[in-house]
Amino acid sequence: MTRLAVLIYGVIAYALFFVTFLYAIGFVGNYVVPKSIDSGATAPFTISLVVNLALMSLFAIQHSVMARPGFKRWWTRIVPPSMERSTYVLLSSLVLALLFWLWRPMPGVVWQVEGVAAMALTALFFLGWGVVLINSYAIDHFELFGLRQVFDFFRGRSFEPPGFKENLLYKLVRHPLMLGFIIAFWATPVMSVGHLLFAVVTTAYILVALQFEERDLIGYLGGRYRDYQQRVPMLIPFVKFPFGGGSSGGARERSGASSDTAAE
Ligand SMILES: C[S@@+](CC[C@H](N)C(=O)[O-])C[C@H]1O[C@@H](n2cnc3c(N)ncnc32)[C@H](O)[C@@H]1O
Repeated sequence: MTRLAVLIYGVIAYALFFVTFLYAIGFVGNYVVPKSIDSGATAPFTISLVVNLALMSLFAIQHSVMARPGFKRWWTRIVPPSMERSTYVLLSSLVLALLFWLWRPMPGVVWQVEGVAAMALTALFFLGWGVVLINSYAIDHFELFGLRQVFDFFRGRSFEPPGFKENLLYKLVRHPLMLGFIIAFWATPVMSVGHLLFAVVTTAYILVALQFEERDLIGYLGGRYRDYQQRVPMLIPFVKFPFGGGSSGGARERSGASSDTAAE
C-alpha cells in the first residue's frame, strides 16, 4: 500500500512537471497559454519589477537550496529517500506555476525583427527547448524527475544512481540543459522589457547555480570531473573562455553522480 502510494505520488509529481514544462514553452514564447510573459494586466514599472524579481528569487532559492547535498541529508530524515526527488520536482513545478500566474508583463519593445530573422529566432527558440528535453535523456530523464526512484521503491529494488555521463551534447558542453534554457530564453523575434528581465536574471542565476553544481560534482567525482572540466567547455561548444571551468574542488570522491548525489 505504501509502495503504491509512493508510486502514485511520483507519477503525479512527474505529470505536473511535464505540464509545467509545456506551459513554460508557451509562457516564454507567448504561444497558446492563457497567461504568458507578455500578457495579463500591467502594473507600474517598479511594482512589476519588484514582483517579478521576487518570483524569480523564490524559484532560485527553492531550486538551489533543495539541491544541496547538506539539505538533502537533513530533508531525507523527514521525507523518505524514495520520494525526495519527486518532492523536489513537485515543489519546483509549483513555484514555477506561481511565477507564471503572478508574473507582471512589462511592456516596451527592446528589439523586434521580422521575416527570415524572426523565423530563425523562432526556430532557435524551439531548438533550445529541444536541447533541454533530448539531453535530459542523456543523463537519465526518469531519474532526473524522480520517476525511477519511486518505481524502484515500488518494485522493492534499491535505487542505483545512474552515474557520470558524457554522451550526446555532454560531449560538447558540460551543461547542455542550461545551454538549451539560455537559448530558449533569449531567442525571440520580439524582446519586451519583461522578457529581457526574465532572460537576464535567469541567465545570471544559471551561471551562479552552475558554480554550486560543479562544486558538488567535484565533491562526488573528484578528478574525473576535474578532467571533464579541463576537456569540455562549460556552456559554449568549442569555446573554453569565459566559462571554461577548471575550478578546484572538494575532497570527497565517489564513483558516480546523479541528481540524488550531486546538485542543480
Ligand atoms: C537539472 S540537471 C542539469 C545538468 C547540467 N547542469 C546541464 O545543464 O545539462 C542537474 C543534475 O544533473 C546532474 N549532472 C550534471 N552533469 C552530469 C553528468 N555529466 N553526468 C551525470 N549527471 C550529471 C547533476 O548531478 C545534477 O543533479
